[in-house]
Amino acid sequence: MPHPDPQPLSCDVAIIGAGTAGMAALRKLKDTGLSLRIIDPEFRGTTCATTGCMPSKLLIAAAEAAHAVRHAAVFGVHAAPRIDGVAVMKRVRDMRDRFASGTQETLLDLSERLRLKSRARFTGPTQLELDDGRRLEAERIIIATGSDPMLPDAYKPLADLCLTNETVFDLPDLPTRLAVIGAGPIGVELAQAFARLGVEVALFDSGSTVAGLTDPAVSTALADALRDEFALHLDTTPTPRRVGDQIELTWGKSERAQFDRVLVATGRPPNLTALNLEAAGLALDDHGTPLFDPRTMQCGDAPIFMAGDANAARPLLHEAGSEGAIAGANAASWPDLAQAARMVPMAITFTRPSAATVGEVIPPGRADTVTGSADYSDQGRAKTEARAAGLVRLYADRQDGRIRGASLAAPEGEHLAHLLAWAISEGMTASRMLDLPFYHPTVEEGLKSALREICQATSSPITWSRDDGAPAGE
Ligand SMILES: Cc1cc2nc3c(=O)[nH]c(=O)nc-3n(C[C@H](O)[C@H](O)[C@H](O)COP(=O)(O)OP(=O)(O)OC[C@H]3O[C@@H](n4cnc5c(N)ncnc54)[C@H](O)[C@@H]3O)c2cc1C
Ligand SMILES: NC(=O)c1ccc[n+]([C@@H]2O[C@H](COP(=O)([O-])OP(=O)(O)OC[C@H]3O[C@@H](n4cnc5c(N)ncnc54)[C@H](O)[C@@H]3O)[C@@H](O)[C@H]2O)c1
Repeated sequence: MPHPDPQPLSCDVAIIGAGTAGMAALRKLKDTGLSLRIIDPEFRGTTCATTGCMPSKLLIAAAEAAHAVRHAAVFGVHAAPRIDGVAVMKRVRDMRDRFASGTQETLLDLSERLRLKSRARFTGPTQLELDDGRRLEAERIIIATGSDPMLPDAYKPLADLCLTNETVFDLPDLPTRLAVIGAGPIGVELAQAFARLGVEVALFDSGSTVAGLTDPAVSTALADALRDEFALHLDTTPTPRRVGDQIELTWGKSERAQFDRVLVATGRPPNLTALNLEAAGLALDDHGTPLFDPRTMQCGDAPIFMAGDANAARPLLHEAGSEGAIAGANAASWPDLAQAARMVPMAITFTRPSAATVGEVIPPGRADTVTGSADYSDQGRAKTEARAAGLVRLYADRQDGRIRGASLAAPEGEHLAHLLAWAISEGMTASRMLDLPFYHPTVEEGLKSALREICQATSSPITWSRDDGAPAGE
């Protein structure tokens, strides 16, 4: 319905999207004296808290409890889990709502003048139109509209039987049979969690790797571990059709199966279509995403900045926060811009074993790189806990053994990833890392074999006072 006031609103900086990136931008801007507006159609809290990181980790936590009970017999402890699906989903929602209410309260604390509850679209480089007809003239604009799940065409006519991350956590009970399409981070995390909670799961991906791992050996190590728990079909694009209130998938030569629901996790493209970016006059890439400078977050030389999933570069929570801060600080100082030193890239998938990529993932055969490997299917501490599986690959500079990146699927992989990201940030060589203390017996000391391999390949010294033998079960 058109708004009664035809007079355009105006401000110094408009932020489109009140998620993690938009709110981080607002924090940088709020004490600058600039007039601000933040626009969002819902102000429902961040994706992370409502339908992303937190509910998925809550489901994974329930799954781990079930898994621990089911596998206790290996330690001589006998028990069988009785899984109350209604209670599992209720805890996910109750805790999710508590996390979400924290982010909602921050939004409610914003003054009425600051908040514009509406969807924004560009009508000019610095002009926005809101979906209630109001117009807003802003000297500088930050786009922080996030990303949305997409349904491939084949699933659109079956949308009522499909789930995405927006709906899956609202299931009142666990399904009996669930197909998951897409083995990226969302697909593998949720497929394993549902399988551990007793759901019959089949996971399909048209590609050949899992969890976004581009190192084939590491992806295979994770895929092998996942296959122990549920059916995983790579290089497979099934064809769906409705059969009563079920979805039937067919694939391969003549394989078929019916499922109660299909969880579609085939990617989350940036949420840009409603923005009418053509009117902003920005240069766009082949996917229609504005070209931007990742060190300033500025789009071309326009007074427009982009942060978070909206720019599709690093669609992760800590990066959305950091990009929002960079965009906010630079929108404040525009036209003077500061170049931010970006963090070492790190992406973790919370499967068990957990998967991660850190820094540069360097394909095999590059003359300037050496690779060191650590086999976690034979790692001491992991074996004591009956969870030995996985592989770590470290990529290092051939000249001096400086660690440049890592791919891994390993127990406690999320912690190993942090250790490696910090070492890479500090410019450490394999030799330097081996000079630092590794406690015994830990999952961390498993990295030593990969580091020694790099030292050997680069003729780097291991400090004379360090023992280069491996203790039992390293
Ligand atoms: C299931 C799942 C699990 C995840 N797990 C993890 C994890 O474990 N770790 C991790 O690092 N990352 C994880 N992520 C990714 C992480 O959630 C996102 O990277 C992060 O939430 C992105 O924040 P954002 O600010 O860019 O977007 P959002 O928080 O989505 O905010 C975008 C905002 O823009 C608003 N908006 C959209 N269009 C318009 C418009 N035209 N006008 C006005 N407002 C608009 C929306 O309403 C929304 O409030 C996960 C994601 C999912 C889906
Ligand atoms: N732990 C985490 O940090 C975490 C967890 C979940 C999500 N996320 C973020 O959310 C983003 C989106 O995750 P996602 O897993 O939905 O997307 P994704 O793009 O990472 O993975 C999608 C997968 O679906 C496959 N695919 C695409 N179309 C298909 C089709 N028609 N049939 C079968 N397979 C198909 C692709 O090959 C790919 O492996 C990620 O990039 C990540 O940044 C992060």
